[in-house]
Amino acid sequence: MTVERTQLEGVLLIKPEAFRDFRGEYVEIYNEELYRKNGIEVAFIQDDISMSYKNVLRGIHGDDLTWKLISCLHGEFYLVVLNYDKSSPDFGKWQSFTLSDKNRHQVLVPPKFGNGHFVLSERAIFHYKQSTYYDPGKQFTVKWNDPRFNISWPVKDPILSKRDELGRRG
Ligand SMILES: Cc1cn([C@H]2C[C@H](O)[C@@H](COP(=O)(O)OP(=O)(O)O[C@H]3O[C@H](C)C(=O)[C@H](O)[C@H]3O)O2)c(=O)[nH]c1=O
Repeated sequence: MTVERTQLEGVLLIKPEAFRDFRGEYVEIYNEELYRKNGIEVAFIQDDISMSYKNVLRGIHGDDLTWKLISCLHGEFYLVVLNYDKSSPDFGKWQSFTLSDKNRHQVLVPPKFGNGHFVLSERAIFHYKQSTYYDPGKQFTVKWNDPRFNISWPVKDPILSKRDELGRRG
């Protein structure tokens, strides 16, 4: 595996090793000892997946406590990670990544960063390990096209939940 720093302080791009043969492929998408040795010393306690159809955009969501290790189990999506730490000089800085079941890339997202993903394939399965238990009341929501951040997306009119359309819950 390789672990690379990104343009965002604390956000890492991880490239696990994929073992391919005539049957298909095998990938370790998490191994506590190996990931700790590579500087990922987060105690993950919950795994989630969401399956989304083409043109769905989920996010931008985050909170002040949770670390997330994001993988793409099936298909392909465009992922945006945004520094939403209002006390940070890098507040509003963002970076995009394309994760797929071909490149098997992963992204480590620290607390106070938001993430949003837009599905490029017919279907995509978004997986993440997280370091806290789900608490919707603690999450923040940022509109995918918030004019403050000028985020580039490969879409003009994505499919959104009501929350993501409003940029807030309720
Ligand atoms: C996040 C989460 C959701 N749920 C249930 C609660 C809702 O009835 C349903 C859909 O939840 P939500 O509409 O918040 O899902 P997304 O809009 O995809 O948002 C989630 O996925 C984006 C990409 C994030 O990174 C956020 O962490 C998370 O908010 O799943 C749970 O039971 N456990 C959970 O940890």
